[in-house]
This record gives sequence, structure tokens and C-alpha cells, in this order.
Amino acid sequence: MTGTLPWDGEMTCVRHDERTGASFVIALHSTTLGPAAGGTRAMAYPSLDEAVTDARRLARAMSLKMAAADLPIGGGKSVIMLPTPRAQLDDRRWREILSVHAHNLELLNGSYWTGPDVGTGSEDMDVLARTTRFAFGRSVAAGGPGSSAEATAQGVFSAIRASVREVGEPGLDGLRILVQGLGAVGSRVATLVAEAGARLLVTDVDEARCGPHVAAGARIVPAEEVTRTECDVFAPCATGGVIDTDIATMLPARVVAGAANNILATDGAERVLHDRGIIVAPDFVANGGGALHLIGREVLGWSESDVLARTVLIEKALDEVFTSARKQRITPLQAATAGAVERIQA
Ligand SMILES: NC(=O)c1ccc[n+]([C@@H]2O[C@H](COP(=O)([O-])OP(=O)(O)OC[C@H]3O[C@@H](n4cnc5c(N)ncnc54)[C@H](O)[C@@H]3O)[C@@H](O)[C@H]2O)c1
Repeated sequence: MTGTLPWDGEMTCVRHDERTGASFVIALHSTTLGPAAGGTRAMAYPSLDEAVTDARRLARAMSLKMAAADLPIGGGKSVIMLPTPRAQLDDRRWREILSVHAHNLELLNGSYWTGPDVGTGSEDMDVLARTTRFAFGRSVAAGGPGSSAEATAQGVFSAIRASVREVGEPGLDGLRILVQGLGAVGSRVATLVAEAGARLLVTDVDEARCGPHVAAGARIVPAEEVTRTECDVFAPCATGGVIDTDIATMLPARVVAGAANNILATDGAERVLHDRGIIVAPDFVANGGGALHLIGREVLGWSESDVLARTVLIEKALDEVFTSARKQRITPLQAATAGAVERIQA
């Protein structure tokens, strides 16, 4: 295999299934803190190398996310490399693919648990859970905890509170907060910050999603203007990779804190923002509420109030990250990564 990411994880399993034409990659980055867990991503990858690289990169990020959330869980990820894009697969073949994946999970016998990710949803977890014990994120109808969006949004709200304090603001009242992406998480973040007194700016490629917020007083920003719009807090809640090094040099914000995974497109972008005095809440800490909800409820047996109590602790966790970064003269991302790695190695 060529061109794969240097890998410091424990195990990568690869299986090709002739009958369905799908290949399965399960990467277990770390089981030190507990069984590895992470979503199942189903996509048509250009090559197996790319599927392996993606699974390993995502598994490593899950180890950091679990450790940062202080969960007794390790990091893993599975990738299903589909023979054709998901939308072109008929239901029967998709079910067969899921049945092979359930068998993979049984073979790993609890070393790895999976939940929904890009290309899979709670209804797919319902299907997996019929034949394996190691799926979480089932629908409410099937006895699962339902969407993680509420918990993720609460965690992002906590992250925004901690981040604005770091730039010397006592609260959100009167601050301009720009929420990019008004989907399941972003629309809730927008409501929470507006309720806390922020002046809300919103953007979504689907403009209809801005409607309810505009009716409540928010201002719309055109999607292509988002990184050029002055604000106190930029909250990316759409896709990752929104800030590259060029954008970092001119982003007119004081804080970046959102739900999207891998908000920074390049390693250099965080350093540029840091040197400009812009506070970036590490995304794997800020968006950890979703993992707390799904894994807490279904793997660890927590109640909804346990989840909420743990989600609001994201604010304290970020306070500690910012303090540690200041003391060590490193960036918050470096401090959060070091803290998570220390927890894994302790
Ligand atoms: N749902 C969770 O619990 C959870 C947990 C952790 C991380 N995340 C991440 O948070 C982000 C949001 O998740 P979600 O569940 O709300 O997704 P979603 O699909 O419900 O919403 C995404 C929204 O972003 C909009 N969008 C897409 N590209 C855009 C662009 N370029 N500019 C403006 N708007 C754009 C879409 O129209 C949609 O309204 C994703 O990156 C996801 O990976 C979600």
C-alpha cells in the first residue's frame, strides 16, 4: 500500500467482500482508555489507500475526542468503501453491506463500537444492532437515544462562552456571533447565543434555513462573504476546512468556535490565527457533546441529565486548555492535543 498516513495506532483491519463489491476498513487507533469507538463513514473512495488513510486519520481524531471528553473509551473509525455512490445503491445491496459490517463488528467482539457518520444514520445503526451488540446511535423508535445535535450544540455554546472569556469578554451579551450552517447543530447554536443576548449573524447555502432566525432579528450574511464578515465569534457549523492559511491572515473575528470537525484546513492556519491573537477552540473539544450523548447513553448507560451535566463541563475543560496554552506559550490546539495524549498515556 502506498501514500498512506504515518500511523501510530494499534490495528487496521481491511476486508473486501466480493458479493457486494464493498471494502471495509476498521482502524483502531487506541484502546488504552477503553474499547475504541467511532462512526461508520460510507462513501465511494477513489482508492483503498485513501479509504485507509481516512479511517486512520478519523480514528486518531476520535482518540483525542474521547480523551478530551474524559470518556473511558478509545478511538476508532470504520470506513465502507462503496462500489458506487450511496445514492445509486439499491436498498437490498445496502442491507447486504450492512450485514457484512455487522459481522465485522462481531469479529472484533467489543474492541470497537460504531455509530453514525457521513453516509450512515440512526436507521442504519438500527439495522446493525439487530445482529451485533456493538452499534450505538440507534433511533428513538428502536430504543436508542436519538439525535446528538442538541448535546453537540450545548457543548459548542459552552465552548463559545469559555472562548469569549479568554478574549476578555464577561459574556455573550451584545457580541456579534456569526453562525455558518443552520442544520441540526448550527440552528440550535444560533438560538442559544441569541437567547444569551448576542447579535446574531447567520449564513447557510440553503437560505430558507436562515428564515426563522432572521424573523427573530438575525442578519443574513451571503455564504461567500462569511470569512470576510466582521464579527466577535465565528462559529463554523457546516463543513470542515473553512479556514486555510490565507483566510487566517485576514479573518475579521476574535474567536473561532464551532461544531464542524477539522475547521482549520491547514496546520499553519492555527499558528497564524494564534499570532493574530484570535482564540480558536479546538474542535474535538468543542463538539464533544455528540459523543457524550451517543456513547454516554448507549454504551455507558447514562441518563439524559448525566449527559447534560457532562456537556456543560466542556466550558471548564476549555478554560483549562486556554490556561495551559498561555502558561506553556503554545496554541490551544497544541495544549488540547497534549492534554488528551497525556490522559491516554497516564
Ligand atoms: N450532529 C452532531 O452531533 C455533530 C457532532 C460533532 C460534529 N458535527 C459536525 O458539525 C457540523 C454540522 O453538523 P449538523 O449535524 O448540523 O449537519 P447538517 O447537515 O444538519 O447541517 C449542515 C448545514 O450546513 C449548511 N452548509 C453546508 N455547506 C455550507 C456552506 N459552505 N456555507 C453555509 N452553509 C453550509 C447546510 O445547508 C446545512 O444546513 C458538521 O460538520 C458535522 O460533522 C456534528
